[in-house]
Amino acid sequence: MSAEIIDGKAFAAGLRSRVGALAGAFEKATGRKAGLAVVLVGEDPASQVYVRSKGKATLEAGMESFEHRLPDDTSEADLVALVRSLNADPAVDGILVQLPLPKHIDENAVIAAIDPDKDVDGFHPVNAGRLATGLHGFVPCTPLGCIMLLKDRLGDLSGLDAVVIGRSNIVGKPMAQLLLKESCTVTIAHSRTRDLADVVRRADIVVAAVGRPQMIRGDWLKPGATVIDVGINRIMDTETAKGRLVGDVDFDSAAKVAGAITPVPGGVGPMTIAVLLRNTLVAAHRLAGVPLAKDAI
Ligand SMILES: Nc1nc2c(c(=O)[nH]1)N[C@@H](CN(C=O)c1ccc(C(=O)N[C@@H](CCC(=O)O)C(=O)O)cc1)CN2
Repeated sequence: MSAEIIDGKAFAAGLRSRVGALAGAFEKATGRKAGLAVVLVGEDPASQVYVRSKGKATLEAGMESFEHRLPDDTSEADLVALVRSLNADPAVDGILVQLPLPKHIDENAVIAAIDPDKDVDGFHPVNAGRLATGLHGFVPCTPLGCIMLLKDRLGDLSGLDAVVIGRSNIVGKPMAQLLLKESCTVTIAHSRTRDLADVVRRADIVVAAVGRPQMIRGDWLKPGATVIDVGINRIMDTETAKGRLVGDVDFDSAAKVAGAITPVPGGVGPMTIAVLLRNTLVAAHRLAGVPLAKDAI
């Protein structure tokens, strides 16, 4: 068997263009553009790339981009003060603080300072609580992107067995909540799970978000399973002696057994930024009191 490759890059491009069209309609209706503020502290090279991509994608979608780059030694108090000023800024609909933050800053304190109604990352505890209790709120971009890819491929997910490997607040936990909302039977596995291969083998849907390169192998999978690989790990290729990106799934062996699989790169990654634009547009509509059709995006 050879798995279908789930093209996240193409799906994300479609979503971005739908958001762009709706952002134009928002501007016509309100006389202003939806706005996203992105805050970067320090000079982590990967974070710099992601922040640049977010700014570019925001402008391409016809929204306003506000970028705040702060030095590595910025204090937590100064960062929180910036977040509070963005909370109060009517031109800003969405606020995102790029993670990870330098070690001397408490990420939870910074996230807690963001107005939950501008928290387009969906990381604020209020939004986590809304997701857990079925209320409207913002859902973290990567898991929401995974659900979009799954529903596009499988349609109704109801009754399927899903295993999420990883229990982070940013991916694993919200991913499990979203699968539960779709009426899947959900197992959250993690580094202490016993007989992980046996747990994974029961699953119709496997979401790998464990942060260990190529850990999940083809012989762990149920034949025909749909595999969503959230991992982005840079490894050294021994043959070419060059760095390359791999997921948490061993793609070559998994693709022989799975029914469908996301590649790395080009799978889940591009969905993160597309969903961020979607969440920003939703935030803008809510803050402006302009209704957006339920399934518009
Ligand atoms: N505040 C946040 N911080 C971080 C988030 C987040 O959602 N909010 N997620 C990640 C980083 N991230 C966005 O911020 C992100 C990661 C990966 C990609 C992506 O498109 N990856 C490509 C490969 C890119 C490459 O070549 O390096 C892919 O998988 O195809 C986009 C965004 C941590 N921080």
